[in-house]
Amino acid sequence: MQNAPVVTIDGPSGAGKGTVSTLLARRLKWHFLDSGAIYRVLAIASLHHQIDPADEAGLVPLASSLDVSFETGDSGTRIILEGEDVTDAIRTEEIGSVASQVAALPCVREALLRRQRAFRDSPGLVADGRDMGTVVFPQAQAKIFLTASAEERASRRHKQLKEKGHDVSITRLLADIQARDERDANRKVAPLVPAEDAYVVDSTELTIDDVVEKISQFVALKLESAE
Ligand SMILES: Nc1ncnc2c1ncn2[C@@H]1O[C@H](COP(=O)(O)OP(=O)(O)O)[C@@H](O)[C@H]1O
Ligand SMILES: Nc1ccn([C@@H]2O[C@H](COP(=O)(O)OP(=O)(O)O)[C@@H](O)[C@H]2O)c(=O)n1
Repeated sequence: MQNAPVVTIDGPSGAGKGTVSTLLARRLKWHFLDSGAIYRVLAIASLHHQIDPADEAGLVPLASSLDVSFETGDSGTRIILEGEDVTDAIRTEEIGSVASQVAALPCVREALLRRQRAFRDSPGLVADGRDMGTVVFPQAQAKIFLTASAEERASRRHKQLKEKGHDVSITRLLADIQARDERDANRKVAPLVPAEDAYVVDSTELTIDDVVEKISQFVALKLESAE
């Protein structure tokens, strides 16, 4: 349903968007869009098809016809690309970096717009990304910009990767995060900036529960006033 309510959560890598959006969507019993996963899937598809991440003309047809599905079951959402389960493979820092390169190309972003907007359905959608409130869903009922210091985000990513058995150096992670922040914030199209009407939440000193609580209260107020 194209007029279903939308809550957008944008911000830099490691701010907690994915965690908080998932919890909020579960609380509201709404749909969830992980737009970063779409850019990550495109990144892995470009590697499979040997298309250079800077080759805009080569990437647009791939983005337009991307054969990807999100299959939600009891154990979470599995992401299937061209018949292959890429749920875990898209989560590496290397794929995150290629994703931010393909995401800087204007025609690639344009080619993925319709696919992202199709996630809007009743009873509502929680959308997680960089430009959800500024470009993809500018009419969203509630917009949040979730951030944290680069050091805290690198430390969270380090812990998360360690739990998955990858021991990456924290110095390297911080450098990767800063490079990605720089590319995301300075690109010409849909740069990472808070929407004018976004509620900015700095999660550096907050627990996940604190953040979910803060955002839930803001969303409830916004949804009430939109009624
Ligand atoms: N407020 C918080 N305090 C501590 N750790 C957090 C907080 N928010 C998220 N995390 C952890 O940080 C890591 C990155 O969170 P994630 O939701 O993937 O961020 P993003 O989607 O913004 O990149 C996860 O391991 C998550 O559990
Ligand atoms: N709406 C979005 C979502 C992601 N992206 C790009 O895709 C990359 C990967 O997104 P992600 O949300 O999975 O990244 P993390 O925040 O989880 O590290 C980001 O670095 C952005 O460059 C984007 O440009 N626009």
